[in-house]
Amino acid sequence: MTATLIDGKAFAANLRTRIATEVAGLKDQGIVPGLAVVLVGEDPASQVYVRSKGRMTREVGMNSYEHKLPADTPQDALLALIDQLNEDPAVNGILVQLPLPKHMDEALVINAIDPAKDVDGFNVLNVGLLATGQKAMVPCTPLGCLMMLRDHLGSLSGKRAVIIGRSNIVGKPMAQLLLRDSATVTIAHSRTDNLPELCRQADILVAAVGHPRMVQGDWIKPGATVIDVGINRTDDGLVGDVDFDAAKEIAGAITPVPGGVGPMTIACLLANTLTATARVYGLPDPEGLTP
Ligand SMILES: Nc1nc(=O)c2c([nH]1)NC[C@@H]1CN(c3ccc(C(=O)N[C@@H](CCC(=O)O)C(=O)O)cc3)C=[N+]21
Repeated sequence: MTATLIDGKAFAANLRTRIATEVAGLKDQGIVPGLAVVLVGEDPASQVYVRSKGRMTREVGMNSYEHKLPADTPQDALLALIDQLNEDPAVNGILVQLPLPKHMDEALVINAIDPAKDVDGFNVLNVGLLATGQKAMVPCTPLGCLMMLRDHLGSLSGKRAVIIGRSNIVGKPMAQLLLRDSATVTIAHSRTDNLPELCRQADILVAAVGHPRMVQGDWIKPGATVIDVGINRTDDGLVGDVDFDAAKEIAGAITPVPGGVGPMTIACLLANTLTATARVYGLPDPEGLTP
């Protein structure tokens, strides 16, 4: 192995320690941040994530409110719950676990969340604020990726970044964040012509397509920094979108799966909840937790 391993698990643990210190400081002022997580349906993977989010929320000293609704919940009932959480001063962050059951309009539900409590950063207002370089709530996965990239590379200015994946959750906000750091950004996707050749030009390669081991070793520029956002459950366990064993011999640095982007996503959810709390009380943004 020649690449440096970017240890997201350790990075996230460190981030949570810093968050816990900030939370303790707020408690001295009588403020306890609260995160509400809403899960509709019984998807086993989603239940695992929600449980681990709840545990880590409590570990950093925040209040965790979990709302589990049956899969056949009418959309109006979910909207009524969101309204109630929007109005609840004990709730500073609201996360509605995606995907939602097919009978629901995901965009409508997400846009019903108070933008100030939208810790996923999926609400159109936050998307627009990020795109125009204003103070926003920033989606957790790209925020975690940005933190790891800055930590490993320092300045991203002038670097060529290729993002594979154009989702609203990862690809598009990742592009916005990298642009803000003056990287030269290309968003590629499953229909991109000559994808391997394009990837070979990338100093920073972010893989967020959802195809197990799609990115081959010879797609990677020697010395490049590779961020693997993929979480694919296969017969040989959890694997990323990058062929890790091949990539680690060529890349300069790479995130593993598991133990890379995933833990950072949850840590950034807590970071966003802390930021949202600070902002409602008119306090300055916590240091180092926002882009
Ligand atoms: N509104 C919303 N916001 C989300 O942020 C959101 C969501 N919906 N729906 C589902 C996805 C998925 N997601 C993950 C978070 C952490 C890990 C994670 O910590 N993974 C561990 C491994 C966990 C395992 O073993 O399964 C790791 O990569 O090391 C994975 C996936 C957040 N999501």
